[in-house]
Amino acid sequence: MSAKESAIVQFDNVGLRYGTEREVLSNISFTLFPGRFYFLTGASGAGKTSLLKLLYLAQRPSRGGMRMFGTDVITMPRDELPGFRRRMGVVFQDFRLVDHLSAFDNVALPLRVSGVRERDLAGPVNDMLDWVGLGHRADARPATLSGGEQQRVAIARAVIARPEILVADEPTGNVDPEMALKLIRLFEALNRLGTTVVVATHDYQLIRKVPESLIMRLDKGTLSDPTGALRYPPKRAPSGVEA
Ligand SMILES: Nc1ncnc2c1ncn2[C@@H]1O[C@H](COP(=O)(O)OP(=O)(O)OP(=O)(O)O)[C@@H](O)[C@H]1O
Repeated sequence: MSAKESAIVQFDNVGLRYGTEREVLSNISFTLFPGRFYFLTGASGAGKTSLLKLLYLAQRPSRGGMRMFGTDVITMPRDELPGFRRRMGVVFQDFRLVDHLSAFDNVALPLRVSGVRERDLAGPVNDMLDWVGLGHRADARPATLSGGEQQRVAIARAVIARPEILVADEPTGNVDPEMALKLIRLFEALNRLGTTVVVATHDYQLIRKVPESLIMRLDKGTLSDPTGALRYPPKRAPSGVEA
């Protein structure tokens, strides 16, 4: 099998500009391989959120090619987008929980969308809420939860359906270091089950907790490759890398 065939995501010379501004991402080329754990890092404003928006298909690039799950997503008909999104779990920087639904119902959403029967929901949803330390807040609406609690509901919702790829934008930005480590362990557990994980963060303490991770670094809209993440076959991160 060639590298191209086994890739889960492939960006080829992608550029992004908002409106008529200069490009915020330039010449972005990379390949993500199934089952790997990637960190996307870089200074504030470097373009991490913009790159993730391209990845979870919320934003079209201004130029370049993108393939996901073996399909050209630039030329793909728009009505195929929802099917693609169901194969991804996304933790948004601003959480995007559904205001009028409880924590339980927010977490249950991806399972309901994929047709899981009501009687089969409660077990996995409650287990997941317990894992993120929110079993006692299952009935709470997002507005009554703290920022860190909302973030944990958002993470539980993103991982519950075991997506093929998990894309998380600063998923530990609002929690204490102990909870941050727990959440990264949750991502690792999902990764061991086969999910490709992409986490944007500037927290190097966190990156060091996942020694087998691969690092992509954005610097003013262009990518560099401190751990060989962008080469094939990808190399294991040398320990103590400060990208
Ligand atoms: N909707 C938008 N319209 C215009 N410019 C934007 C928009 N979103 C982001 N930008 C610009 O794109 C650049 C990259 O922003 P982005 O949010 O992708 O960076 P980031 O690395 O995620 O930053 P942070 O770590 O602070 O979240 C910045 O200069 C930002 O001002």
